[in-house]
Amino acid sequence: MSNELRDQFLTTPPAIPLLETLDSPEALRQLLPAQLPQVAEEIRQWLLYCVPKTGGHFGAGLGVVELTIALHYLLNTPDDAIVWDVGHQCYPHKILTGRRQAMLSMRQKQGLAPFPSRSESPYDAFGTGHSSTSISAALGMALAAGLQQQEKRCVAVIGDGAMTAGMAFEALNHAGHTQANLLVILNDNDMSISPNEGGLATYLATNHRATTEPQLDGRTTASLFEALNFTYTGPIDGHDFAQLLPALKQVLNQPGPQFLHLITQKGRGFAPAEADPVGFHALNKLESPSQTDASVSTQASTQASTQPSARRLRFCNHFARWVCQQAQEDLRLVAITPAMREGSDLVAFSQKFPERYFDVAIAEQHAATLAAGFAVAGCKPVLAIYSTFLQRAYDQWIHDIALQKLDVLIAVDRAGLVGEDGATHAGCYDLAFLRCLPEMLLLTPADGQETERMLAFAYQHPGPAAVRYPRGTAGELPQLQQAPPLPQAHLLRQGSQAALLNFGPLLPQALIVAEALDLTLVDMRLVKPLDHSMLKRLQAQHSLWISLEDHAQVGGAGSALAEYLQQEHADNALLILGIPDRWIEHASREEQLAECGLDAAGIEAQIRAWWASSPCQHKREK
Ligand SMILES: Cc1ncc(C[n+]2csc(CCOP(=O)(O)OP(=O)(O)O)c2C)c(N)n1
Ligand SMILES: CC(=O)[C@@H](O)[C@H](O)COP(=O)(O)O
Ligand SMILES: [Mg+2]
Repeated sequence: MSNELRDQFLTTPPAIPLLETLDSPEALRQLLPAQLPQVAEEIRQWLLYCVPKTGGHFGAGLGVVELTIALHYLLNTPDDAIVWDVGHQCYPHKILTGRRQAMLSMRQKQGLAPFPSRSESPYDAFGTGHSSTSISAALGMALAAGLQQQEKRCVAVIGDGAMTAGMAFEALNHAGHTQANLLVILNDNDMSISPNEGGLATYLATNHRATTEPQLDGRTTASLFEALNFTYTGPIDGHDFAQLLPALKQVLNQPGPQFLHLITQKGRGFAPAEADPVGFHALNKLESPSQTDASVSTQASTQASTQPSARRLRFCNHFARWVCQQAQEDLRLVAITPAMREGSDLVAFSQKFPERYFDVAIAEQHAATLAAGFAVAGCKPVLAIYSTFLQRAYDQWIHDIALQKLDVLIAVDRAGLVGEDGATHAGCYDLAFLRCLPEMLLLTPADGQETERMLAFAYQHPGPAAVRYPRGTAGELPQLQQAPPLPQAHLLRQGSQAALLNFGPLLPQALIVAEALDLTLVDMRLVKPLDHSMLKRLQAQHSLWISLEDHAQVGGAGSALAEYLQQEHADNALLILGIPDRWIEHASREEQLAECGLDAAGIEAQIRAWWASSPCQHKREK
């Protein structure tokens, strides 16, 4: 990050004399309207001071400062409910609801949650993180208020990006058939993470920008939402209190489903973020004022196009390198992303192969069945999707792809613990929900070179396949340079005490523990199908097996081994090491792994404890 850019971030606490007096929305509501612009200015200053220190989401929060103030000013929160869609824009909300100082603990272990969290504050009406849930949740609250004869106002704040998901329209469609006192506020900044080439709703919702088609005027947008029985108001300037306050007052006092369309600017109030809303969607934590090499933006730092040195390539950069190379060789390849171009690192692909690149907006279900359609037509679709967001497309994966045995490859990114984004974004369940499908091919690379090998292998496979890899740097393990051809498992060390079977990126830890405890170490590489010839060999050599994976213990690779042993009527004992059966809250990925006993020390300790507690026939072999 450039020095001058870094210097624009406040390195000393800003003066926030008015904000310092606001420890609750009740205090805010004592102010005069004329004081609200100063509150907005001081919130922006506080964001500029805190977020570079903690890392986290940036542009979206800057874009809703006035809206947040206006909502808490006019509503009786927390009795009235605000549901923040996605929730990445909630930092001003947290600042105004008693968490101003705590912002310096944002996304840290035991610190503020990265998104709204009901367990964190009564002002956080609904936990979010995955997009497009706010209208459904707020509608549920509004209908309940009606049943309970409560005078409660329920507000969903949803972005134009989140509005592109089918779930948002399911909720709008239902709401329009009720007389719920629900306010839906469209925060329209014409951005998702990437520029928002979303669906019709977004196009219409931004038609005030449709200068090429003047007939698409405000009435067009209104007609879309009025057709769904909403009373439409807007579009109005979401940064202008003079427009915002009267409009909000009006819609909050009208009965039935209301739709308020605001025009805002992502990154508002910080020139670099206004100029680059993609790059400033989220910030990396600035470790020190002297930091110059790490890009300020998490989006930039995910991209191979930023040319990180080979040792610092992230797993997604290896995906980027492979998919571009493969597309060069195979014209049938098409790449699909549900609005995560930067995160999945499809930036270079989108520039090199624009006609074969499809960003479907936040529409994971559609993305999966679109891939199915491509496959039926003889294309070779590659669906790049975070593990946690793949959960949205599960039925499509089963019904439209696996059941039809279609040739679709999922590059499952952010598999396993993801660190600061916490439990809503953890990719801990994909092996469980994919492994149970007949004829699935499931691979788990341990480093960068293996990621590219496995993507190539899975791409050649003529049916449904998935390669899962985590967030973060991939590394290049010298021990894997001479791996056997896939789909064979890779015997890395012959030991005497037990067999350690690794699945995925915890191999560096496994190497340390195998040496310390004299374990046989195998990088299994595939979860489905398992390499039975390797397993038969291990069955004969070791009565004690230990499996290791960055996935829930329940239903993952260890469970696959348990099922194998049971089918073989084997009496080998199996210790399954993975993410324990509980929610893992936000922290750094390293802290999360340690909490789960998945750092080297934790793995060794769990094995020693198991040995100590095992019945005698499973004691260590010597
Ligand atoms: C189901 C789901 N898919 C993808 C994401 C990743 N994501 C987080 S924010 C975002 C863009 C949201 O755009 P918008 O709602 O317009 O909010 P803005 O950032 O513009 O304020 C995306 C795609 C997500 N959180 N949930
Ligand atoms: C809010 C949201 O869902 C995304 O911004 C997500 O936080 C991106 O995650 P990565 O930082 O792992 O790309
Ligand atoms: Mg947006």
